[in-house]
Amino acid sequence: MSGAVMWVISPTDNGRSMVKLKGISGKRIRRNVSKMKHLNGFQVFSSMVAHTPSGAVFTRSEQKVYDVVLKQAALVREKRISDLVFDVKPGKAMPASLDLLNGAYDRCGEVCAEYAKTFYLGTLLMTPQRQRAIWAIYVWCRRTDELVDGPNASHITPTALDRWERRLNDLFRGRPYDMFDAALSDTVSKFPVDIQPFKDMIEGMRMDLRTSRYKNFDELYLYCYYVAGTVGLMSVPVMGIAADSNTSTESVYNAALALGIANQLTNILRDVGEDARRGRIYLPQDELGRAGLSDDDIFAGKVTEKWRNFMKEQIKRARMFFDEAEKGVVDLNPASRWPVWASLLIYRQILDAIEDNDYNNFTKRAYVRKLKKIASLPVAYGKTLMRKPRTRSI
Ligand SMILES: CC(C)=CCC/C(C)=C/CC/C(C)=C/CC/C(C)=C/[C@@H]1[C@@H](COP(=O)(O)OP(=O)(O)O)[C@]1(C)CC/C=C(\C)CC/C=C(\C)CCC=C(C)C
Ligand SMILES: [Mn+2]
Repeated sequence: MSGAVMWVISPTDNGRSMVKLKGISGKRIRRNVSKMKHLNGFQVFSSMVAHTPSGAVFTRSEQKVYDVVLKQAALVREKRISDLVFDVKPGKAMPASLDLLNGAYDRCGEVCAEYAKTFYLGTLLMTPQRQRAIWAIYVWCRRTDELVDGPNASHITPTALDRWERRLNDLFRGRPYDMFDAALSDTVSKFPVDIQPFKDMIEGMRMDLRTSRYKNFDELYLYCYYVAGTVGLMSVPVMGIAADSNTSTESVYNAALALGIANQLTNILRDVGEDARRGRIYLPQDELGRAGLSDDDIFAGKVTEKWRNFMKEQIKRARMFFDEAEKGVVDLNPASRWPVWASLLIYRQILDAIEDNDYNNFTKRAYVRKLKKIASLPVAYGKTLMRKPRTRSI
């Protein structure tokens, strides 16, 4: 189980449990643990380990996700000798199929432009190969999300998700079903993109079918990783890491993960009312309880002082994830930074909009005005130019 991190809880002579960490260096574990404490904000280290009746081994959400981060980082680490490594491998396609492939990528671009215009604009600065690869990933993510969020969502069963996963396996083996799959199949054959984050996103959709409540932040964190953190992990191998970045590959992945989590937490805070009307509450139940709030308060949708205070804490935590993400953008390939900065700046402003709505996320949808979005683009561009990659911190 190389690279894996496990909490091994073993009884000691004095009857207390000793926690051993297997798989990665103690130094890295300590850093990771302190980062988790920092990001969770609401949890303490002791709550991260628990005894199982057999006194056995288990992993917590962050550790589970961190395992994936380490695996993804290892996959591209050796390719980081220079920025050139992310250059596209020559295509094996024949001229006729090349036309079809180009058409498929063009369609991915159109879908992306239709659903996420500002983000699409941001991708235009990337090299043509990278931009179309990101579009192909975008379309696959959008289609996956539509399975549980789109017009046919009520017909989606775990079996349908299993079928979608088989299709994913096939496209990774070079056997695409349709032209969108063909574009992604081509992308994953040319960039060091791993199947795991894709599978995990499908797992997030399964979770959505299975549950409509999250006991605590740990459960919610795992969900956020599945549906959004995965996007960060899929994107980094395509966007590329700056040749002059001297930070570790896994810390770039951690930042990408943080951006996905931040976006999803923001999405959840924006959509509280809308989700409640579908019977869903994505907020951690234990934190609601501690704030003196219940599901009924959410269904009633009244903005009270208790609600405002609760929301302030939730917003604070989402901002911490955005701050964590910011640290990594600078390590991306310069041409890929703009769309990331743009999406970070724009999505983060949704949190400001919730505040401006006096925390009424029951009946008022927080959004960023078009003008503010447009104004964010040059700011994002300025940020791509201004900062130099930080130095190695390990
Ligand atoms: C440059 C860039 C931003 C690239 C990402 C492109 C990409 C592949 C996006 C896919 C997004 C998608 C369709 C995800 C499916 C699940 C989903 C819908 C998640 C929510 C997105 C917001 O969408 P929306 O507001 O439309 O949600 P509704 O379905 O309407 O409710 C999410 C909140 C998550 C999106 C997550 C990201 C964009 C993660 C971005 C992280 C990176 C690109 C890594 C950057 C790298 C560093 C080092 C910081
Ligand atoms: Mn959605």
